[in-house]
Amino acid sequence: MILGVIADDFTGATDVASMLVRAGLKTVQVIGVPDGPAPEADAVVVALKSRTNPAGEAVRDSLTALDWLKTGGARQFYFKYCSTFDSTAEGNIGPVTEALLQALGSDFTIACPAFPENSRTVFRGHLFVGDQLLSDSGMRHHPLTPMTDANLVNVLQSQMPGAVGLVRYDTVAQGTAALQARFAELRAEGVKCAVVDAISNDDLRTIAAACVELPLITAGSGVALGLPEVYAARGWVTPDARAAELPAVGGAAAVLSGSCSQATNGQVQHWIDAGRPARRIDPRELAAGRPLAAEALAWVLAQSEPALVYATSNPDDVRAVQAELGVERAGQLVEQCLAQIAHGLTENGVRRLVVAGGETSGAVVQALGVSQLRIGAAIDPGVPWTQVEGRPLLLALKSGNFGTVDFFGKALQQVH
Ligand SMILES: Nc1ncnc2c1ncn2[C@@H]1O[C@H](COP(=O)(O)OP(=O)(O)OP(=O)(O)O)[C@@H](O)[C@H]1O
Ligand SMILES: O=C(O)[C@@H](O)C(=O)CO
Repeated sequence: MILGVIADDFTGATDVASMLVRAGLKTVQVIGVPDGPAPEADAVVVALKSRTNPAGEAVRDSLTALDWLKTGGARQFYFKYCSTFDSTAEGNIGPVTEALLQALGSDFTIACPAFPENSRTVFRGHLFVGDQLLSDSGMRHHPLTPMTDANLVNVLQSQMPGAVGLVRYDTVAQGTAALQARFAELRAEGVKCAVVDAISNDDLRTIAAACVELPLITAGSGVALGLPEVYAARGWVTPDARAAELPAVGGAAAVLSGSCSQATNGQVQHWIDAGRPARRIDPRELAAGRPLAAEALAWVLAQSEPALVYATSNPDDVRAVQAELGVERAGQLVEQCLAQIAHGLTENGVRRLVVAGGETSGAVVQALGVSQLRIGAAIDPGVPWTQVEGRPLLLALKSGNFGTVDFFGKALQQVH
């Protein structure tokens, strides 16, 4: 293994794995830290569910993943977080970065959530989602990690005691050598983590090349797109053009959505507007004890075509539900319900399942007892089909904000 990746959520893990696979790196994704040894691959991605945990737990889980990846022989490590830098007030990006640096005996890394293909760019340390600052985007309403400051230097500095610096676009544009020289300067000044500007895939490639000697990279999935080329140039890997092939599995298909992002709201509406079968889960009814999972499962199985079950709702409704039930309880009720439905569906012949939302995907994957995923071709940037290792079951785990408006239908058309 060359690269060991620690991802803070499940969809984020498939996102970064997809980046590596598309450039021909043999990549395996594991769910949580396995008991056994690391699988044979160029890159192994450990999918954690640590984004919204208390910081201490996130640190502990990340260090356990690091130890396991170290034992597997990884030369470089990558902490993958969200391209919208999703964090709670306590972290977890800062505390996990500090802990990983310390465990690796290193004193410097970068932070770069940029993912230009999905319109996430970083300029002068500020994160943009499309034409809006992060803090003006739909992320300000996120149910678990509302992002209200677009200045990543500030956000990260508030999460870690070590100094946070900035590498401006002007330096990135000058290329790898200039970037490395700037890293050396910042390091000499005692900066532990430098936020790096990036607005294009070329910038991400420059950054990947400049980071090749760093023990740890922290980033969204974007920087990973440049790593296979850098590793191949050093003779560490031989890219494989067939790295993304998956088998056909047959069987029925369904869609489950627990994401409340703007993109997912659009995708759910598009599915409904197309007259396709859809059924809503109301968290208040779940809290009142109504057996919605069993009802929805029976309803999906009775449909003659793929159906959608969704808890997806608009920001006002989500806020109202959270005020009534509490943020955590509302989230858990929905996650458990969708996970239960997923389990019932796969027990009843569903073999292609699209799941929207990172936390939701985490709950579903856990309920299905999935331990390892093979990564297939991307449906949209950052969202590949995956196959549950050793089982005729394909999963598309969609990050909340990703995918075109017709994503659900498009995904189902792509695999058979
Ligand atoms: N109607 C609702 N009211 C309140 N909470 C909801 C509702 N629907 C879903 N949720 C919860 O909101 C959270 C959504 O998080 P999730 O990570 O699944 O989606 P996302 O944040 O859009 O995706 P990603 O993490 O990939 O960006 C989950 O905990 C889910 O259970
Ligand atoms: O980076 C992203 O935006 C996604 O992979 C993700 O982490 C969403 O949960």
